[in-house]
Amino acid sequence: SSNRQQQPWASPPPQGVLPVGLRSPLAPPAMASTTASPPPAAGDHPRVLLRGLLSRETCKELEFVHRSCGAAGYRPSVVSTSLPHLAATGCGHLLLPFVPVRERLRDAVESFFDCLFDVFIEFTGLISWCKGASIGWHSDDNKPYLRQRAFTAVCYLNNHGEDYKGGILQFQDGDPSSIVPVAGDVVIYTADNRNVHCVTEVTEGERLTLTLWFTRDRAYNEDPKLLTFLSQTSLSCEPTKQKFYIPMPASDNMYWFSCDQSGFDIRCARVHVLGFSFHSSSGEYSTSVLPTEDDPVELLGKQLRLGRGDDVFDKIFSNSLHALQVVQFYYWKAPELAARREQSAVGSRTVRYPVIIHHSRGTELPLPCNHTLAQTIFGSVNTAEIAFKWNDFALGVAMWENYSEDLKKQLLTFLPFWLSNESIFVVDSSELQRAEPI
Ligand SMILES: O=C(O)CCC(=O)C(=O)O
Ligand SMILES: [Fe+2]
Repeated sequence: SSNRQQQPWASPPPQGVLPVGLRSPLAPPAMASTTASPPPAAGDHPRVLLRGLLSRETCKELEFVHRSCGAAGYRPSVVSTSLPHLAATGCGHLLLPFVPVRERLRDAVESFFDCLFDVFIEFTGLISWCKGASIGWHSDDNKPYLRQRAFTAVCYLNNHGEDYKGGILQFQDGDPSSIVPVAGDVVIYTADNRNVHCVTEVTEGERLTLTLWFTRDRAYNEDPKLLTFLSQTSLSCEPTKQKFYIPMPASDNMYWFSCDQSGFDIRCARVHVLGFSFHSSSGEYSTSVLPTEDDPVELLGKQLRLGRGDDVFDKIFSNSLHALQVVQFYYWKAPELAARREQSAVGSRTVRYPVIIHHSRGTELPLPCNHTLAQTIFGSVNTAEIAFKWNDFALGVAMWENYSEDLKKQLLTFLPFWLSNESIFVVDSSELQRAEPI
């Protein structure tokens, strides 16, 4: 077709050139539940849809990471969370949920494409395709600086129809020709022009994906770069120091989502669509006494509180990203929290968590956020609302602290193994025991 971008043919893998025995037989990992297409050698358009490769829980956890940490994307109407961004914003520990997923996807790629050579991960990122986002016909290696890309894996984290409209992946030739995203499904394909594809416009809601690109060129391996980042940002922290897992915002412009000559701060928008607002950390001062000479957006990097309706929660968060992460964690765990509440209510009737709520007005931070636009972009298509309870929220805060502390401890345990292997991988418990001093 006319708009297809002609690209030089990417050289096919050198079949049978490298000695086999060096690699494990590449047994497909956990692919029992998947429906594989015919073997790749059979097609001119090597690709496969693996159904249900990621569990619902993994999808939810990655969604939590993305909605808490995402920044403005590389294209309009896109929000993205790359691994270097996580490391740079004090969230290196949030790389952990990606580690087993990256391993499974690389195994799936190596096994499906019969790779007899090393395959490295070039890029791992969570991407939101918001209302208006789309991409025309292309192959994933179609720019001079993308030539190193050999394979693509796109994991769908939420559902077409339920969570958003539009956003169908279409291939120009071969089968499957179009993919309607279902949470947990993964499509893998060669990044060359045997798989020219496009994504139709998202017309409503937010389409969430985890996208990985693979390369045969060791120079583009993302692991050594991530490890340098992680050792700079995470090894310097004191595990004994309190709250060493608090996120640190990147520069404010990275959170600015612009759209139709308007826009909003992603952090404000995300809390707003869930019914929260940012309030000053000091209960006394009102909007009129907030420092006017400051750029109000700068307040997002300072201590603040969370409000909801007329209530202000009595906890001071270190910054807006900290508050946002707790809010997103609460929504991830809300069903579990509500179930716990009901169970404890049966047992002891009056279980109370220490929640103090100020009933004060006028302390909402004067932030530049187009709420109507934010609602259009990030508002949920799903109307099923969870009944909000401050007590659940307070328990959520404590659970978030435990969750973060656990991950941070794991990161500090794994990092020496990763650094000595120059690679990020699942460290199994036997390895950890072996390393323990006798
Ligand atoms: O999200 C998808 O389904 C495909 C994305 C894509 O084509 C790309 O990011 O290059
Ligand atoms: Fe693509």
